[in-house]
This record gives sequence, C-alpha cells and structure tokens, in this order.
Amino acid sequence: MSYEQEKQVAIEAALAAAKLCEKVRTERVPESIEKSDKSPVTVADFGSQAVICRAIAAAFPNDLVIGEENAAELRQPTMANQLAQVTSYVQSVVGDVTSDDVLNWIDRGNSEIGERYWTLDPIDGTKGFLRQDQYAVALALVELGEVKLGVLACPALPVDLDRPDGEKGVLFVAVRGEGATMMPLSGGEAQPIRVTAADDVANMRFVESVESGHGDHGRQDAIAKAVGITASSLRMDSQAKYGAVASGRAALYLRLPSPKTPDYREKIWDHAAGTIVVEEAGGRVTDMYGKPLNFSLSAKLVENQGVIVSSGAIHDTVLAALSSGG
Ligand SMILES: Nc1ncnc2c1ncn2[C@@H]1O[C@H](COP(=O)(O)O)[C@@H](OP(=O)(O)O)[C@H]1O
Ligand SMILES: [Mg+2]
Ligand SMILES: [Mg+2]
Ligand SMILES: [Mg+2]
Repeated sequence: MSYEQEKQVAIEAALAAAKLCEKVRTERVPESIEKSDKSPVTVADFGSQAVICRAIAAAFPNDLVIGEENAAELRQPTMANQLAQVTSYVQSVVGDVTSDDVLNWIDRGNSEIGERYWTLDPIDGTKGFLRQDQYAVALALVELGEVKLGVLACPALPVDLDRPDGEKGVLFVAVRGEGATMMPLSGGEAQPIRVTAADDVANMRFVESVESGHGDHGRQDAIAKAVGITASSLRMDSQAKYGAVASGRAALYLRLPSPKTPDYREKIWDHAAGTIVVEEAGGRVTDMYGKPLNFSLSAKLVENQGVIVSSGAIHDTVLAALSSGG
C-alpha cells in the first residue's frame, strides 16, 4: 500500500498548521498557558491540533487520532479570550468556522490506540516556539504498531544548516518502504535524504534537546565522546533533531532520561514521525537499551526508556557504551 492519499492529506494539513503557527509567532509574543502538569501550551498548539484533526476527519472519518492537546481547559469560561484567538487563527487558514467546531476538532485528537491511528504533536518543542527557536508540527500514521507515514514541518529550521540566516522552513516526509524526503516549506521539489556516511567526519556531530529537563546533557556528552564524537553538541528543540540526523547533518541524537525525571516515559507523538523519517533515510532508532520503540501500547512508550537515534553505523557502539555504564 502506498499511502498516497494519507500522504497528501498529512502534508496539506501540516502545511496549514505550520502557517497558523508562524502567523501566531509573527503577530504576537505567544502567551504561555500552563497545563495541569505545569507544561506550557499556546493558542498556536490548539489551533494547529484543530486544523490537522479537521483535515483527518474530513478525509478519513473513521480514523483515530491521538494528539497531545485536549480542549478541556479551553472550554472554561475564563479562557474565552484564548478560545476567540484560537478560532480566529483557525479561520485564517481554513475559512469560516465556529469556536464549537474548533473545540470539537481538538477533542477529536483524544482517541485511544487502535490498529490504525494517527498521532499528532501540534507543536513539538512548545518551549522552543516560545523562545522563538526550533519547533515542529509532527504527524504520523501507525498501523499494527508500525509507523507507516510521517510528516515533520519545521518552520524555523534553516533549509541549509550551514546558513542559519538563510531561508527557513523545512518539510520532512517519509512513507514506509519509499524513503524519506525534504523540501523547503515554501515549496519546490522534494529531495531524497540520506543519513550521514560512516566516514563523513564533517557531520560527525550529535544533537540533543535544549532543555536540560528533557534529557541528561552530562551523560549524553560522555557517551558522544566515548563513541568518538569530538565536536560539541548541536542543541535543538523538537523533532527537528530527527530531521538533522535523517538529512545527514548529524550522526546521532541522544535523549537519555533526565536525572530530574528518571522514570519519565516518552510520548508517542514526540517520536513517531521522527522515527520513520530517520529509518527511511537509512538510520536507526531504539531506546537506550536497544529495544525498538513500541508504538502499539498507549500514548506513552511504556516499554521504552530514553531514545537513541543514529545514522546506523555507530548505533551498536553507542548502545555498548551505554550498557557499560557510560
Ligand atoms: N521529563 C521529560 N523528559 C523527556 N521529555 C520530556 C519531559 N517532559 C516533557 N518532555 C517532552 O519533551 C518534548 C520536547 O522535546 P525537546 O526538548 O526535544 O524539544 C515536549 O514536547 P512538547 O513541546 O510537544 O510538549 C514534551 O513532550
Ligand atoms: Mg507539550
Ligand atoms: Mg512534543
Ligand atoms: Mg507539543
């Protein structure tokens, strides 16, 4: 199965959502709303989830969607201002809709896992988005636990990492068995991408989160050194890190449990789209013990801890360094 229709729907939805996010970011300093777990969310996260769930509902009315956000808080009377803002941003990309439509689309993204489901991170890297840094709109389709399709829109990512002040906005797309591509968000030809070759010294660098609470910078640094990476890390928010590995601009992405939250379980929407983009570009993704990420259980990757993403060639060496206590 080629997933042609799914791919077109996912790309169009992600592009519309990315447009909404950039509109929010250029028109205002996005306000951080605190969720019950104290993590931030913005009107752009809600708007992006509404736009994408709307598109999936229209094309695949029976499909399940597991998105990061829900509309419970937005439904509170105290949130009327924010709801009006979300509605107006959704209108700016999809035309005339009501606040009720918006709330219902957001809540369409709160399914349980089934044999076939979409998982959506409407803004991955909300903290990066708030800092005017990297973020991604991440959407993936999973069937029987296997990611079949992944789309990552990274509006703030330079098209050429060597020219950080050049054009920004990259779209990564992968379909199982068909390879991975990237293209500028502004349009153009989709170019096939490939992970870095083992002898590509210039790109022998690693990426990790900006947030110290989302990883273990000290141990990540030690592991990278142990496997022969001498360059300092490139710190980047969001699944743009998967894009960096998939396009050969970094050989490794390390995400080890933060000492502040040693029992944290990663979320499916933080990894599904990135995983297929890297795998289809020739790389490898496992947890820190070498187990594949199990997307068939729940919104949390309950059977996995930490995430290791690599060009493949160095993967076993990284796992060995980890198991020997590095
Ligand atoms: N203690 C923790 N350990 C690892 N990841 C965490 C975490 N707390 C939150 N996160 C996740 O880290 C994601 C951002 O990753 P990164 O730091 O690589 O940009 C967040 O996604 P959202 O921004 O979508 O909420 C959130 O799901
Ligand atoms: Mg979040
Ligand atoms: Mg996320
Ligand atoms: Mg998010």
